[in-house]
Amino acid sequence: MADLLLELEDVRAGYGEAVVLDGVSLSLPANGSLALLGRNGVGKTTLLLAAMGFVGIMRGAVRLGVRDISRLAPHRRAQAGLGWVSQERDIFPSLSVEENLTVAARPGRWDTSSIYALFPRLRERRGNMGNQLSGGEQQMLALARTLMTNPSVLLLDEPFEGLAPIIIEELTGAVRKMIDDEGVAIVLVEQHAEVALRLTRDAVILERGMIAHRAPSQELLHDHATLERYLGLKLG
Ligand SMILES: Nc1ncnc2c1ncn2[C@@H]1O[C@H](COP(=O)(O)OP(=O)(O)OP(=O)(O)O)[C@@H](O)[C@H]1O
Repeated sequence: MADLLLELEDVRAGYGEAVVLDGVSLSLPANGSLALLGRNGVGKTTLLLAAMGFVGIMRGAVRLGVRDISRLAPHRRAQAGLGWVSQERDIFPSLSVEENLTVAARPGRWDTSSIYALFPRLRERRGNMGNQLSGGEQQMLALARTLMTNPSVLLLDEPFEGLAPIIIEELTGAVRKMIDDEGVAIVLVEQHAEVALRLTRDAVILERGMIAHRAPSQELLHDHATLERYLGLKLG
């Protein structure tokens, strides 16, 4: 069990009385990358929210390394090393790109120069205000801001949602470098299953709040029957 970074064990979580996730266990090793797939409403975002502490768990445990973080508030989990990129593109609209980055900074491998090397477009835009950026640039900045906190694990919730194909290509290029060259550990929730599977090493498919399938991403990419069964994808 060496080097397990993030672990969810037998997690039950939901909203009020409603149970959305039940008996979910998964783990992410150091340098791991996990695609979290499933149809709309199966609980993917809820799983990330439960890991981050925005949704409380009714049963089970969330661990970061050897530390049980199940009872920690979200900001404490962030301090402990969980990085969260929500669907909301969390940036400060009236701060410049550079200010957005520097206010998030915590010591570590990621600083403005390594971020600008990963996202040359943000370097070009460093003096622009957050609200002057396109949707794709805002998404890059939201991701870059979280990297600036130097997290040990990055949780990404549908980062490519609603973006033009050309921007998706640019962003996936950066995420690929992050994973392959920099060894950033990530959990990636994504509707674009093919994109997610090409980026990650491992994948799980959620169905009705439970894990229905686990496989290496490359294997799942070619398992058309499973992709069609759980995701309704017709490939090949
Ligand atoms: N704040 C909330 N209060 C009550 N129920 C919620 C809340 N947020 C989500 N749900 C419900 O929880 C279930 C799982 O939602 P969740 O957003 O986790 O799914 P998802 O797999 O991420 O779907 P999508 O791809 O549509 O984002 C859904 O039935 C949804 O209606």
